[in-house]
Amino acid sequence: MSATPRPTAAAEPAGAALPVAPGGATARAAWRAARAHRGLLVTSLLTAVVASIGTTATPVLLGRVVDAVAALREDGGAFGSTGLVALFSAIGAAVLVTAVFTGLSLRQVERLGAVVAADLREGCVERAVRMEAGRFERAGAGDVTTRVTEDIELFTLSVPLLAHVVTSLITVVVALAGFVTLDWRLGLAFLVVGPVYALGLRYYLPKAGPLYGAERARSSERSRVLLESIHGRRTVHAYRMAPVQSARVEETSAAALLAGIRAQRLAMRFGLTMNIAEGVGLSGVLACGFLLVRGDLASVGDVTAAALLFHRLFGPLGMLLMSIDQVQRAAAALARIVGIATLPVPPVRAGGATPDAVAVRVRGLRHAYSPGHDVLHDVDLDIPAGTSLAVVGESGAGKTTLAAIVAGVLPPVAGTVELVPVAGAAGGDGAPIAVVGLDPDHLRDVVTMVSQESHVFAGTLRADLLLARPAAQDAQLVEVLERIGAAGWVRALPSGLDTVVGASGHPLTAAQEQHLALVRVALRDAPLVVLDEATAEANSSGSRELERAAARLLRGRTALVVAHRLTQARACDRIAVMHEGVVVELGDHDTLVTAGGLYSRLWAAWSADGAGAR
Ligand SMILES: Nc1ncnc2c1ncn2[C@@H]1O[C@H](COP(=O)(O)OP(=O)(O)OP(=O)(O)O)[C@@H](O)[C@H]1O
Repeated sequence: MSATPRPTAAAEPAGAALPVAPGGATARAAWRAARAHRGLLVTSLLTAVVASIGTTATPVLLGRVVDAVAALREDGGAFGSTGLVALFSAIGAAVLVTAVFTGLSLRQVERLGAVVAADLREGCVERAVRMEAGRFERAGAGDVTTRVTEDIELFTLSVPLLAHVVTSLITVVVALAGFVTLDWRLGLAFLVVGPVYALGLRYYLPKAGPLYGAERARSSERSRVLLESIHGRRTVHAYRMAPVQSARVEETSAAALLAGIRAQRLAMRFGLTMNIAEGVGLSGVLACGFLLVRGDLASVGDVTAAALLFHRLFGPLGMLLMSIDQVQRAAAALARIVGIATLPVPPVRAGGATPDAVAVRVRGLRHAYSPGHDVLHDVDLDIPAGTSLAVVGESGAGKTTLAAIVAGVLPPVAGTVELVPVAGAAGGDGAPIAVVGLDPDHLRDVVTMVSQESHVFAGTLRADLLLARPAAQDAQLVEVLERIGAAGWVRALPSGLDTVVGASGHPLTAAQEQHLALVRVALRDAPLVVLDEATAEANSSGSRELERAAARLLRGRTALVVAHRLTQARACDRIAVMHEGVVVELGDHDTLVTAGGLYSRLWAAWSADGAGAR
């Protein structure tokens, strides 16, 4: 695969290919995920309702105490001390119920939130991993990475807050009902806060969504540019793009920071509106209460209860309104997660058993990354079972595209790729296997692809190799390491197979990482192997070592090899020469060199360039 930037891909706006779910779809996805845990959902709601009833009952009962004390003074205690004891007992019970059920409901709602977040996270990561390669490239790794890391983290961290929001919402609804049971006019007085809140929300909400959306988008953009700079560091150095790239990082970071400050400033202004609303609301309730008591329409106890209830509501109301911004942020993150989690899964055909040996039959293959710009034109190819075919050609000729389609990771615009089992081969039912649209699990059994960018996962070297064949014993690992020529340097590692490699582990050279990728292919032992410049990422001695490893791996195996290094092409049974999406020459090395066509010119240039030394 080329390290040069792809013009078409770069011209597309980042993230264009990945959808963000609309509000309704996001809410439905969250609700579906919650409903999947019905028991937890029901207990969460029930405990929250009981806790809210307890919260509302306490001020109402305290109002009754005020009335009882007033009556004690006025009519000499008709209500009696027994009544007071009963009231205080009821208050005690209400306080206890509130305390116990608030704790319970928060725990239940948080647990529900955590499992819902986990389900959505798994759905998102699974879909991201299985995403069609072309879509992934168009979207840019940065956008996908931000969604499966930052967005998921933001949403997961918001779960405790969301639990408080849900319980606060239930408390507000139950408390409003409590107001109405006291005196509907007190309920109305309370509602004077409505216009103040409404004005505040009217100012805040239309600005908040776009501001938080912009904040997420800027942060996504910053990740994209950072990732691009890190992954494309060789290109950046080669083209002396460091100052340009640094300026882009600076620019996107500044834009992300500015978007964050704007969002915070808005939240502070909104907080001020809330304080005003609380003052206005309490004054409204007390003024209305004063008039009602003076007109003998309500008792002092009712007004006290209403004022206390309103005071009780400050907390949940404030929590609801102040967290609108964070809820919006969580919702924006969730919309992006759901956007990936609900990506349509391309239909797959279930695969059968895996044959031991296959030939490859490619017919009428066409591909275009953008409509009307074909990069492969009706390619026909055959790779007989147990032989290797090298694909060579100038940069942009279509080699990687062909390899990706044959490996089943890129669906073509037209044409077929079939794996034809060898007559009498063990495994399989003898029927050709069409690669395009094959179930990914079965695809992994029949084709293994290695590109230039191989990855070593964090963990022991043994664990890294076992990814390819989980049941393999050490003896088998060592046998394959010997066969592929990696046993020497693996033995020389500080703890051999137990050496921890990958991020923050024992550093491996680029050639060693590629070597391990080839060992994993051998362990996987799929009937078809596709190598896309899998030996290119190394210095010259490393490349020779890798070429020898690849030659050992490919012996007797059906393989398609994209080769920049023509010595590797020479080692293959046949060579297909590509030019502008067409196979223009096909044959073995000697035939093509003597034919005097494009390959012979490429070979001459390669040889003149000191190929012998490489
Ligand atoms: N993801 C993509 N989006 C748009 N165009 C692409 C994409 N990948 C490749 N192309 C274009 O398709 C054509 C074939 O590219 P491809 O990578 O298959 O060629 P190649 O022969 O492997 O080149 P190289 O040796 O440089 O890797 C080129 O014009 C390239 O710019």
